[in-house]
Amino acid sequence: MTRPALHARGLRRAFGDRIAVDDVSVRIDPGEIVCVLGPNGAGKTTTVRMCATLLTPTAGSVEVDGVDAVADPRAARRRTGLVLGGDAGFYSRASARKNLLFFADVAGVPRSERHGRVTSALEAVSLLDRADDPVRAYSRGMRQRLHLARGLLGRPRLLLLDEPTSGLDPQVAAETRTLVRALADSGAGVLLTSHHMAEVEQLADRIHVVVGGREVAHGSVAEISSASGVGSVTTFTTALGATTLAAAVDGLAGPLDVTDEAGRWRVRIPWRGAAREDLVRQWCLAAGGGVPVDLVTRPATLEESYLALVGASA
Ligand SMILES: Nc1ncnc2c1ncn2[C@@H]1O[C@H](COP(=O)(O)OP(=O)(O)OP(=O)(O)O)[C@@H](O)[C@H]1O
Repeated sequence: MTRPALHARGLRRAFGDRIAVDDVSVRIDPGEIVCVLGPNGAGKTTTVRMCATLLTPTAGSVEVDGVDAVADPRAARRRTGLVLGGDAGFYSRASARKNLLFFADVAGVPRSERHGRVTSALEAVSLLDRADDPVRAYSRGMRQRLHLARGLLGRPRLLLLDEPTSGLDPQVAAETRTLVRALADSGAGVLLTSHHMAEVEQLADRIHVVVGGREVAHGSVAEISSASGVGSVTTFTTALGATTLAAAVDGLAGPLDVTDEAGRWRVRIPWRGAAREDLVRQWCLAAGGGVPVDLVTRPATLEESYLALVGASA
């Protein structure tokens, strides 16, 4: 059996009498990207910090590449690249290369390998041509990539990325996602937090949804959708007011979403079980509105499933 890059079991963390994380378990195999999703204050960063040995769990265990991270945090850290991002974290007057040479020392990279590792980390994030510029001359996106380069210096088995594309423009964010996928493909296990649903849908092999410190669902996008109870979604446009439609689909769908589009109504129905387009057509005919316009049924997006899960747990 493959040795997991990360195996966290039954993680719990209390701050005083407040429980920030309660019984969260995450396994990541080499090459996998696992995402922790949850509203503000759900416990995502606390989970990442426990996996990074920056916080000791109140209960539970963390193994990084087979090393017990609670008993031997130094050995676990040598196998982990932590990317917290943000504008801070570098010496702004020093060049990117000098910064990374310093952090390579901190990460315990052997002296003979420091220059090679720094060059390959800068190359991986496409910053080699700006390596000798001072960090203060870097844009936000370049700094974010430099954070990633710093996380790569120790050739980690596990990469922990806390909101890696937060604040980046769409093009740089897309490049960062491509880089994260490439890092996983080269054998690292990746744990990432993000509030960007399309990003999670694109990158994550598995997702853990955490609300109020507790896991409420985990699995693939399809498994999260089925756990949320929103299997599929039907949308259509009608000239009718949709007030009686809710009664027609009562018990079969979650709350309808009805928006006024210049005198016509755009309706969205999140089905709990199988989609019932037949009921929608019957209702339109019975209410005197003829056939529904632009009637489409599609699988629920991750965002729709997530909102249903978070709403149900609130
Ligand atoms: N050092 C601390 N001392 C006391 N409470 C803390 C500490 N760190 C986190 N918390 C609390 O733990 C809970 C979880 O916080 P955490 O930062 O893990 O959430 P999060 O899911 O990362 O949120 P966000 O999406 O806003 O970053 C919150 O209620 C927070 O106030």
